[in-house]
Amino acid sequence: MSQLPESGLSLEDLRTQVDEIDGRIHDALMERARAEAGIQAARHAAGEGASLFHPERDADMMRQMVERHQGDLPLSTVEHLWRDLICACTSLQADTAVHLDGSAELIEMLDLARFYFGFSVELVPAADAADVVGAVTASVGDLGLVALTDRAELPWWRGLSEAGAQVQARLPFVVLDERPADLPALVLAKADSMIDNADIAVYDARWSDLLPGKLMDQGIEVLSFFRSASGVDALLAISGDLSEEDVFKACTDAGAEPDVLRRVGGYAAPIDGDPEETFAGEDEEPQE
Ligand SMILES: O=C(O)C(=O)C[C@]1(C(=O)O)C=C[C@@H](O)C=C1
Repeated sequence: MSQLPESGLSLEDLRTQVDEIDGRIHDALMERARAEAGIQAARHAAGEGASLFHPERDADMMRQMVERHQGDLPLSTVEHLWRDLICACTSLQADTAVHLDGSAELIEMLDLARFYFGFSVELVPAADAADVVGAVTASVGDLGLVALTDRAELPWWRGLSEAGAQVQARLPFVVLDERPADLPALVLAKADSMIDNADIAVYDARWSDLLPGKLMDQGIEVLSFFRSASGVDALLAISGDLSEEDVFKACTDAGAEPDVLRRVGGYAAPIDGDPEETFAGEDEEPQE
């Protein structure tokens, strides 16, 4: 005989409960959309830029979500629902397209784009990362998704600039052991000025020789690099607290002065979404 659930409620009672919860969720979603319209109107009144993408605010919301989250529902499910909701709400204010790096595996790229930007945005295929940079730069408020590979086929980040496309987010933002849509990627977008208050700063660096061997020792992550007969180009990530001079010095201390060092964006530090591991017996009272 099947057992009654812990609550002791019948199937009918539980379905009534679920219907009631769904009603509250739906009411809350509609209320949120109304509040969001108010935010966009306030932004407009304050003369804020046309961009509908606010990665720092997104990051704050996701951090709160990770802290709040409990129970068996996968965190990635909640993350996706929120991403879809945010993008659907902003799409009510303006049409935004997302340009996709065609050099990545198509299914992985589509999964990533739909996971983060939902079904309200138009997805536009681009040949490669350089084309994504060009399309975002030429647009008013479009976004770009570029797959992150250790070794790049072209130094596509040379096309990033203060007035054009910049790196504004790194995906996945919530790092989980097992998660859907886990293609490592960067989100490109335009901003009113260079993003200079992000947790992590991103630089375009070039050396006429080899990549200095001790970048990691200086706290510098090489996101991607491109080697050619004339040297090496690298896309670097380093703490956003450092000045450009500090970063130049860190590169020099790592082995060689870069010939070019340019800030090309920044992003919120990814958060660990896996609950803290507890070991068997850890929570038990010590036995006398
Ligand atoms: O808070 C804002 O400034 C908004 O524009 C609202 C909102 C949201 O839906 O919550 C919209 C898009 C952003 O990426 C982040 C936040």
